[in-house]
Amino acid sequence: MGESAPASIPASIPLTVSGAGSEDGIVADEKRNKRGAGVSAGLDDERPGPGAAADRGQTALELSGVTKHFPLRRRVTVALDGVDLTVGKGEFVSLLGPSGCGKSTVLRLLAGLEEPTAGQVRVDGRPPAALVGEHRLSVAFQQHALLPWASVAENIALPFRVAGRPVDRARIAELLRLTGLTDFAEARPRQLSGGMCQRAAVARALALDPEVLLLDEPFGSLDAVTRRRLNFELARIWTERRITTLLVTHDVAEAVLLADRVVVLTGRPGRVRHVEEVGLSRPRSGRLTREAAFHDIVDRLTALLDGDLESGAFPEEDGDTRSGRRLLPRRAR
Ligand SMILES: Nc1ncnc2c1ncn2[C@@H]1O[C@H](COP(=O)(O)OP(=O)(O)OP(=O)(O)O)[C@@H](O)[C@H]1O
Repeated sequence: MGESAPASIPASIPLTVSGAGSEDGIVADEKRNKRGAGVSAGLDDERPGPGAAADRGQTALELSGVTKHFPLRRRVTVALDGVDLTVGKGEFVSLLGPSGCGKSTVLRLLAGLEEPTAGQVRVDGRPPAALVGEHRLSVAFQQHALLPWASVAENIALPFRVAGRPVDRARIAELLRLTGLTDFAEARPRQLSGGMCQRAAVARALALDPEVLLLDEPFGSLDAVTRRRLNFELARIWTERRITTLLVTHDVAEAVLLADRVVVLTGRPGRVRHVEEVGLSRPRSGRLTREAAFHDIVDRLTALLDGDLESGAFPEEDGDTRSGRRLLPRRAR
């Protein structure tokens, strides 16, 4: 897995917004999202077993009419504008979009690290902080943030200590096995490769068996070959555990390889532009990535993102950064 700094590790996050791959589908998605794309609550511990379809009837994550403004001196950046998203229980959803479109902001809202300016964010029908406080939701960022002085096993055990729980050594051993790190349990992070650190960070995020896993570019710093290998490992782990997972990535192939659905945001301010139902069989393997069906989806999504770039929707040049006085909500002025 990626070198991510797990706050804790969430399970899987399905975004219950559906859509076709055509332009019409895109419009339909936007309309559907305007109406609110059914997210229902209910993260109990009955996860789908390996090979089972995700239970889209039960909503794990929900963004409803979410707008997020970031005040910056006298201006405001509109990061998200009226985003409606639902993620079903036991689903794996990837989030794609141009740089700066608000992908990480979506993830941070779901992790309770940011508050929406308007709209509602719910995890299991409650504010995200509730699940975070119960150690049922984990986040892994691009930087793994392993403790340099602690062994791999102790790093993976950290969430138990933070939660004030006795360390479950059998669970640590299971996670070491799951991530292929058994032989390196006593090694320090400096003695590991980048990919091994990423895997250790993911193992740590999974330590408390979270119900929701939020991954922000966990493999972003790795070379292509290592990244691809870790993608397959993540796919295998996910198939075994079926944690509701939301993955933020820039890599279209990675997004498709791992997800049940891929959600594409518009350039800033981010709105849901398109939802791609991946529909490829699991387990996902290297062979799958050589099949035409896989490439069709990757090509379609890549074209969608290229279109954003070509049409100037890439929003780094101030297009959505407006006068703070005009846009800031009254309470923020
Ligand atoms: N804490 C913050 N303060 C001010 N602006 C912020 C803050 N966090 C995010 N932003 C702005 O919100 C917008 C969306 O940022 P975000 O990191 O969510 O985008 P992203 O899609 O994840 O980008 P990238 O793909 O480049 O990582 C950006 O314009 C960013 O500058």
